[in-house]
Amino acid sequence: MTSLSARSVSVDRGGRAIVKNIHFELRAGEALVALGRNGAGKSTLLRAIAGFLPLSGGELTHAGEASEAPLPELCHYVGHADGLKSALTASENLEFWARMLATPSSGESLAPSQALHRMGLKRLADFPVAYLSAGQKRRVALARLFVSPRPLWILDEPATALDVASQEILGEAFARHRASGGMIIAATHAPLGLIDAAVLDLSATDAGAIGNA
Ligand SMILES: Nc1ncnc2c1ncn2[C@@H]1O[C@H](COP(=O)(O)OP(=O)(O)OP(=O)(O)O)[C@@H](O)[C@H]1O
Repeated sequence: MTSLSARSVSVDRGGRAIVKNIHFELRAGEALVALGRNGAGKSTLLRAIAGFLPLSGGELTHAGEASEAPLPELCHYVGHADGLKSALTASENLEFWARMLATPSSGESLAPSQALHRMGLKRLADFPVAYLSAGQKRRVALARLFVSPRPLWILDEPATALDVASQEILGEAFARHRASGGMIIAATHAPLGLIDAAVLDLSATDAGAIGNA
């Protein structure tokens, strides 16, 4: 995928218009950061792009490699919930995600053990997830980004509970993904190190205002 365009995108929840008339254009290697107060609609927009919520208006279009594939198949989505099975080990969770997220997209793909190693979790690979701390669980959840190459990473508050070292690992992963032509859309209240990202501020207006970070 080499580009993603949002044109007049709107999303309703519970009968209310939450996201209204959003426009953005994202090209290979670029990042977009969604900002805004609690309840502004950041998670709603991200979930709609990932295919978990329908659009009530507008359209999302993508072009480039695998453009015939539906957008959700080209995305990694890591939301507020870690999406882990607590009775399974970190390794077993990653093996599940590697099978679940298998994709025809080209790009780097790590074995589950390598993905855990990259997130500094090698020592904990055989621990049941239930025994891990909040930050360690978050690192397992993020390790799924590496087990299957997907061009668009959609990340809702990805740095929540991460210590400084893990935030640095995440920053390196962002840089590597973008250098290989990947795209990132992230919602955050704290800096993510995506300093050259475009910013979509969902707080202020009905129409998402796009500018530079
Ligand atoms: N399942 C739902 N049904 C109805 N309304 C919902 C639902 N989920 C969220 N909302 C409403 O949508 C609005 C936007 O919520 P959303 O989670 O997208 O905000 P956010 O910008 O991500 O907030 P935060 O910074 O707190 O994570 C809120 O007013 C919320 O009450």
